[in-house]
Amino acid sequence: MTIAEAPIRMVVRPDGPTRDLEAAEKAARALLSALGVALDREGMAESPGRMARALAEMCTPRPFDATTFPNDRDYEQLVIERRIPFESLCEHHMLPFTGMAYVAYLPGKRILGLSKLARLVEWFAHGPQVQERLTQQIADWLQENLRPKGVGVVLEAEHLCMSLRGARVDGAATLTSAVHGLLRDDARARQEFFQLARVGR
Ligand SMILES: Nc1nc2c(ncn2[C@@H]2O[C@H](COP(=O)(O)OP(=O)(O)OP(=O)(O)O)[C@@H](O)[C@H]2O)c(=O)[nH]1
Ligand SMILES: [Zn+2]
Repeated sequence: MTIAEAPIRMVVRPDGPTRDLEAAEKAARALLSALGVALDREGMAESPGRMARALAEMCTPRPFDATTFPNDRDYEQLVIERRIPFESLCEHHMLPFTGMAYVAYLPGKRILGLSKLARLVEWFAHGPQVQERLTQQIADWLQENLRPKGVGVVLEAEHLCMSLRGARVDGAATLTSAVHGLLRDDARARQEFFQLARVGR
């Protein structure tokens, strides 16, 4: 059964390994010690546990019901949710990348509860990611499950692994996009999407 027929309940990420917070805390302690960070101050005694729980939180998406409704008046223009804030973890350095998502679809038989676009972004953002894959996963999920006439997704993000260290390009923005259906094949629909999305403004 697809979302086009009924709301579905999304459950934990199928490829996610089981997590072991005790082992994670031990490993965080070992990592900090190996880096020469002294943990014998009162303020840091509990830090390995906090570090483990914080990372676990950032790797655990919240399940949600992707509620849909019939498109009973045949609404046939774009639905766009602009400037959805998101946080993810760059899978190369495990440092955050954060930014804004712009998600749009051209409705078919059903429309999606608006908040679900934001929840969908959060769902795929949680856990180690690269921005390109994250962008495509959001677009692919909508196309495959909602079966709209088109989908457009743009992500604009700053990668801390590029701004706080390494290349040190503070403020540089990475933009990625994914389009499906009419937003891929029809130049006017695509242009309208990018015009209405007003990325960066
Ligand atoms: N394509 C892509 N690359 C990313 C993303 N996040 C981080 N990276 C890049 O992953 C690359 C990893 O390169 P490496 O040379 O193995 O790592 P590094 O020595 O830490 O590289 P520097 O960051 O240049 O110091 C870097 O160029 C990062 O900027 C992402 O979402 N997509
Ligand atoms: Zn990185």
